Amino acid sequence: MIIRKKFKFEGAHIVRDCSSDRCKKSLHGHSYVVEVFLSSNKLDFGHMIYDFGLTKGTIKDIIDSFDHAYAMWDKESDEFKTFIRNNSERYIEMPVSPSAECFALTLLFLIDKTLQATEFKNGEGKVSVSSVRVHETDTGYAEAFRKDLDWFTFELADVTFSQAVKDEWKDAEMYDKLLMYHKGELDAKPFVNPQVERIF
Ligand SMILES: Nc1nc2c(c(=O)[nH]1)N=C([C@H](O)[C@H](O)COP(=O)(O)OP(=O)(O)OP(=O)(O)O)CN2
Repeated sequence: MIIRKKFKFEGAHIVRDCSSDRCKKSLHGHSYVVEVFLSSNKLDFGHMIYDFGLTKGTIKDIIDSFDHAYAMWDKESDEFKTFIRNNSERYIEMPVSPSAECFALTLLFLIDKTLQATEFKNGEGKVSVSSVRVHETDTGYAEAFRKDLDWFTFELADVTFSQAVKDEWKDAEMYDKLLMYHKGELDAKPFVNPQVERIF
């Protein structure tokens, strides 16, 4: 069984080296719609795959990082990167070009790492992200599936968020904790879902 939760962000980018002139030569933005599809092998105590409300914590903060932010490929020139860093508070530096495809892959990768670092508290099964669909416009979207991570070789440390982005997270240390957990430097999972008082 699969559930789907929708998120939105307003983001800016340039997609270098693509065929569309407007897209590769000019900074522009989109109202992105992100659909996150989660699956599991069983229902939790509330008879859900994963409570939609729980996606509004770390997962939402990861996606919302891209809101009113410039998504920048780290291959950009030093001059361009310095300009963005000095003139725009909210930006993310990524090891891939910010196409719809790479947004979908990056978000799938980050949400997967986040779920692995989350302690579930309501009898959930093996909850995992099965795909992420990123709508760049009304007419075009890209969807990344878990198997696509095979040709996606970057590490968590390769994605960096500006301080202004981090400052708006519920926990400004969230990404550091994620990095530490996946490096084996934390004994316990850093993200703990709320305890649920059950009637049945
Ligand atoms: N496979 C992809 N193709 C394109 C991407 C992409 O991420 N993946 N991105 C772009 C541009 O960012 C562009 O802004 C969107 O292109 P397009 O769909 O052509 O936008 P339009 O609004 O012009 O499309 P309509 O057909 O008018 O809806 C380009 N390609």
